[in-house]
Amino acid sequence: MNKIRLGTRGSPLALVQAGMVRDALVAAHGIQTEIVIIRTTGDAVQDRPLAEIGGKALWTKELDRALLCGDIDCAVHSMKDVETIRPPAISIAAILPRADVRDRLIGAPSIAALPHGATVGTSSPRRRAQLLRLRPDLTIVMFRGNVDTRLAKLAAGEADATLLAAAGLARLDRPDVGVAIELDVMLPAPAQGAVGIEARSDDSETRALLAVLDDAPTHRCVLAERALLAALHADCHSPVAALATDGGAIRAELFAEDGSASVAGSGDDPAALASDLLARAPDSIRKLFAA
Ligand SMILES: NCc1[nH]cc(CCC(=O)O)c1CC(=O)O
Repeated sequence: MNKIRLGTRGSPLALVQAGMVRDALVAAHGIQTEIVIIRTTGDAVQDRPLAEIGGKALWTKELDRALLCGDIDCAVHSMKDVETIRPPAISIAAILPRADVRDRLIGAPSIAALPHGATVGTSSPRRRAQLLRLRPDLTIVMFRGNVDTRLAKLAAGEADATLLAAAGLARLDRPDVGVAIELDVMLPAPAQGAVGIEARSDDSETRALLAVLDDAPTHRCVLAERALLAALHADCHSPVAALATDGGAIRAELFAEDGSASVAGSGDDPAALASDLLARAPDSIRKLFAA
């Protein structure tokens, strides 16, 4: 193989992440790379809640298709946007070292400091539920679009504050925007802060080239967090927060959609933790995770 084609979405963040993979491949192998931008349904529809436009696989479907039909050799993803259940013909070939996993609050010095009844822009069911759990007085307004779009909406006064992943802000050279929310206040989305590269399962040549980029501790943590999602029958639109550490411990919290209830726990085994959480969850939460 003399050139590797990297498929990516076209958002500024996706392009930076694809550039990170390209740079790592060039450094490791001196191999030629070509970045191929694939437009996804999620990119095309910016003005409606994700659940309304079919919900599932909005960011990955077109990349999967391009990968499976051989238009690209691998696909670069924010792992938190990758569907829980993947086609057997596609494998995670490598996960880059994880960045700061936390969310950042932009618009106020802390969640507690938001004025009574403040509006917070987010389209994430997890962030919405976590915010309402802490501050039932808040009004959550839909904020979609890429990081710059959301910051522009905030600047235009469409909300008093918003939450964004620290990892994305840092990759877009805005590491100091807002304040980090500590993990004991708000756990992140499963796989937040991790960039993964998928390849065709039967393409051993590409998989071997990519394996060199893999960060084993990050890979183990992301797989543990994804195993928890699988055991919960959950996906990236579910109100679930989870974080594994390299020691093997997973911390997780499930929320009712309106933040009226939550259940938290920790453990080493994703399936056992999922059962434990669901066993202790009220109906308002358990109904969201029905098989
Ligand atoms: N759903 C959008 C998305 N997917 C990944 C990131 C951030 C980068 C990462 O978590 O690796 C973001 C933006 C955000 O949540 O602020």
